[in-house]
Amino acid sequence: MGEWSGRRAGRLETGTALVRAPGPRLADGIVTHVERRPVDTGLAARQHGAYVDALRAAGWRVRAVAPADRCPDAVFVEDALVVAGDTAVLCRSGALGRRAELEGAERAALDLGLRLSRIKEPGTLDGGDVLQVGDTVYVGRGARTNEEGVCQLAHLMGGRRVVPVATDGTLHLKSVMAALPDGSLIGLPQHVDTSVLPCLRVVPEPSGAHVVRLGPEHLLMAASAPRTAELLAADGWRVTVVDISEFEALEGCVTCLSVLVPGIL
Ligand SMILES: CN(C)C(=N)NCCC[C@H](N)C(=O)O
Repeated sequence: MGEWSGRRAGRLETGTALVRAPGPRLADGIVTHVERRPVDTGLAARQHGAYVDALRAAGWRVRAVAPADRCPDAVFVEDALVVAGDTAVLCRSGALGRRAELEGAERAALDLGLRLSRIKEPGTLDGGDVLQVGDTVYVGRGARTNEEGVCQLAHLMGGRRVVPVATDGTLHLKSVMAALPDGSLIGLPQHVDTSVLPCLRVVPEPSGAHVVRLGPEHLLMAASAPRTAELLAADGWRVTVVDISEFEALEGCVTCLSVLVPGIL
């Protein structure tokens, strides 16, 4: 784990982070936009441990979602569950092979006392397509999330502004776009319909578009985005960096590995 220091001092924010440890079939995870390469599962387990340590060090209570060992991509727990306020929405992936991941996620949401809703057929929605920024929820419409899924989510978001964003050539909206804690957007404009967005600051490398908001001034980013980390640190953000190369080999990123439930319960 590394640090880039900007001028802002980080404050601890408490909340719960749901994570799911990588399973034995991780190396068989789906790849769509990258060429398959071997995944070192031992290294992946260590990288996941360091990711969890970074969440804890930033003040998050970490809870493990029950394993789904038959599902290679279950470690990307963000795709199974969207949490907004006191509601958890169980997703329905556009990838058939990922639909069996929901059981543990449902249990974890109930254990946190969240109200449970679910996306129903014919809707499809992956959590990786849902980017919440204050009162606005941007939802990527593309390979994994369809129009019906966006509409069902909008209905469950209780009055928040839901903005569908057409995506192209990317797995998820959050593969190419992130929000900083001040609400500003960063990312790769060539993959999203920017006409529905406020300005989108272009990042210099693909994984620079992946940011977890650890705290009001604190970001978690991947080691594969050093130029973006440097830029953001120069802007005053505190940036913690983790190496997640084995998850990136499967088109994962820092956001996919957790669901953050802010301390509102
Ligand atoms: C924001 N991103 C990228 C995610 N939330 N999920 C990544 C899932 C990767 C997995 N191999 C798959 O293809 O489903």
